[in-house]
Amino acid sequence: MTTSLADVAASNVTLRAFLHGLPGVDRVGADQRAAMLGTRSIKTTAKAEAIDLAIRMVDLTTLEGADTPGKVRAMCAKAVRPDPGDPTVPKVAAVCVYPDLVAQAVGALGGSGVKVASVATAFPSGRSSLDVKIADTAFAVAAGADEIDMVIDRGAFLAGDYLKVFEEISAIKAACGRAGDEQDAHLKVILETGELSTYDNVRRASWLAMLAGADFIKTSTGKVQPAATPPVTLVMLEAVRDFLAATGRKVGVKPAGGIRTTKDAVKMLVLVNETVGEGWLSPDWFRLGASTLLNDLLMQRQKMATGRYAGPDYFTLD
Ligand SMILES: O=C[C@H](O)COP(=O)(O)O
Repeated sequence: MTTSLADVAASNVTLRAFLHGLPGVDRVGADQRAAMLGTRSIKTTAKAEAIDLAIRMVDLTTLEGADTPGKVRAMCAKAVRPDPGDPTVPKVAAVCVYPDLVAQAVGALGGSGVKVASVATAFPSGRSSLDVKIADTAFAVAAGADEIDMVIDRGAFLAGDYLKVFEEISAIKAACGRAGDEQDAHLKVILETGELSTYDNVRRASWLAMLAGADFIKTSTGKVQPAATPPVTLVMLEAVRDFLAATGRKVGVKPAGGIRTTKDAVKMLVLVNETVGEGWLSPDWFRLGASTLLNDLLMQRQKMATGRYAGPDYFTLD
């Protein structure tokens, strides 16, 4: 890396030189390492702790055109008290909704400590003008969103217009700001890795997002396959580890899309532990974006406590 980080975004030429100067990802090696870590078994006590940690890391998500205020209120109740019959079950980290439902979520969660995340920037395609994306973000922030999950312009990225992507992320980061002492909304940048074709591109997009100010990098919208695969998550974890070493700034990671089972979630936690270490094993630095994972975590938790499954009907629908 010959370009100083401060000068990287001076032009598309410097940005391109920097991103293409990053070490290439060994695809076979990344696939094998993720597969190998996925076979690790963990002790029963560690598994019980892992389930509770995974619950605390969930961004409980509904992102459907048919979402209603009632559905969001029910999801918020579940976020705060995932199992009404067991007060020892921890709260999830956040709920994730479309911008027009942020106010409903804020009202339903008030004071619970569960954050409200909202997708913005013409989610999921990201195809609109920058003005519209800024307005979309500002609307969600004004409604009380604690976190904004933006999508990058994959068209610009794949066309090699990295500066456009950088400037857009920087502009959305600015739109996450709040006046006075109020805390700014945290920015999660969705790479939509299923559309980026190569692990090299995933590494480049991760660095691009972090250089532009991302607080978190997120794999996917949940609308494109493949979504949060273990090797893609591994590549992104390596990127945040290397970014911290190069800049001193720590960035979080959120795999999202297709994480449905406790086994999937535990595999992710093993990846985190083995790649970036315990410092990321907290909801402040690692989230699991998922619409249907929570019920499986609750079922496995109950199975570990009582020795039997309660059955899917026992828990409210995700
Ligand atoms: O951000 C989270 C994703 O939209 C959830 O995807 P999922 O429905 O596959 O869990």
